[in-house]
Amino acid sequence: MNKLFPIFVKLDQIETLLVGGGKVALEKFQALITNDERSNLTVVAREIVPEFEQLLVNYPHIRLHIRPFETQDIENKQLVIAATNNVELNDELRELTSLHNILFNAADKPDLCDFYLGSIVTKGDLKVAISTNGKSPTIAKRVKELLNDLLPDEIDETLSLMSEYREQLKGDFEFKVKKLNEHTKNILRHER
Ligand SMILES: C[C@@]1(CC(=O)O)c2cc3[nH]c(cc4nc(cc5[nH]c(cc(n2)[C@H]1CCC(=O)O)[C@@](C)(CC(=O)O)[C@@H]5CCC(=O)O)C(CC(=O)O)=C4CCC(=O)O)c(CCC(=O)O)c3CC(=O)O
Ligand SMILES: NC(=O)C1=CN([C@@H]2O[C@H](COP(=O)(O)OP(=O)(O)OC[C@H]3O[C@@H](n4cnc5c(N)ncnc54)[C@H](O)[C@@H]3O)[C@@H](O)[C@H]2O)C=CC1
Repeated sequence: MNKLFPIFVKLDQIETLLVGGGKVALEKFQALITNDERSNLTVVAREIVPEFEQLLVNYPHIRLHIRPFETQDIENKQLVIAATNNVELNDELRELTSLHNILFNAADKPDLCDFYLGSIVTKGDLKVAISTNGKSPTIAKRVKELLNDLLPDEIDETLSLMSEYREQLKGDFEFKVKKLNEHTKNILRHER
């Protein structure tokens, strides 16, 4: 059974550190920035692949340090993602982040992770996150593609309309819940 608890994090309100500058670090960067282009992010890498460095030019607010990781890099960070293939560094980061109560992800070491990244389907304000409990990221990617095709693009309009309706509804909490449930009973069926 998958016991992971999914949460949706506001990346513009916390500080994230990404360690590594290879292909996998670039993928993790894209995952972060696609969700929020205003993510507060620092990248530290001994070396960086040219396409990653090039991409970073578009995000001047993101701090890039091309040098080996230093202990003080974790200062004031709430989230650390390592994508380095460096076993000792992973262990060092695991220890440091535990000591400072920082959530940690190591792309190549599920056992060291406090959390995993998921495969993400986005239709405007609707977001679905998929996890396979680390068993098969490739299947997560395939489920994402499936849901992406299945969910109508208009669902975002529906969300906006529902948001307005929700604002307008008068009455106590129970009454509102009843109304909203009645109103949405067949909504996805209508859209398909
Ligand atoms: C545990 C986890 C930790 C974490 O990184 O957070 C993890 C771990 C590992 N991934 C590996 C490999 C691959 N990862 C991908 C892709 C993605 N990986 C992502 C998440 C996760 N990967 C977390 C679990 C998520 C879950 O529960 O399902 C996604 C969903 C999200 C994201 O990264 O943004 C993103 C899909 C993005 C999308 O939707 O498109 C592909 C496919 C591809 O790129 O096409 C491959 C190659 C094929 C294969 O191996 O399956 C390896 C082996 C490395 C090696 O052998 O060298 C490990 C290490 C290990 O398992 O030991
Ligand atoms: N979770 C996932 O989605 C996936 C994970 N992986 C794993 O991710 C790892 C990284 O893969 P690649 O990006 O291809 O490797 P890579 O070798 O291209 O990049 C490693 C990066 O780490 C940096 N680095 C190494 N030591 C450092 C230090 N002390 N301080 C700062 N930076 C340092 C290097 O400069 C380089 O930029 C591999 O172990 C791979 O098995 C691979 C595929 C997918």
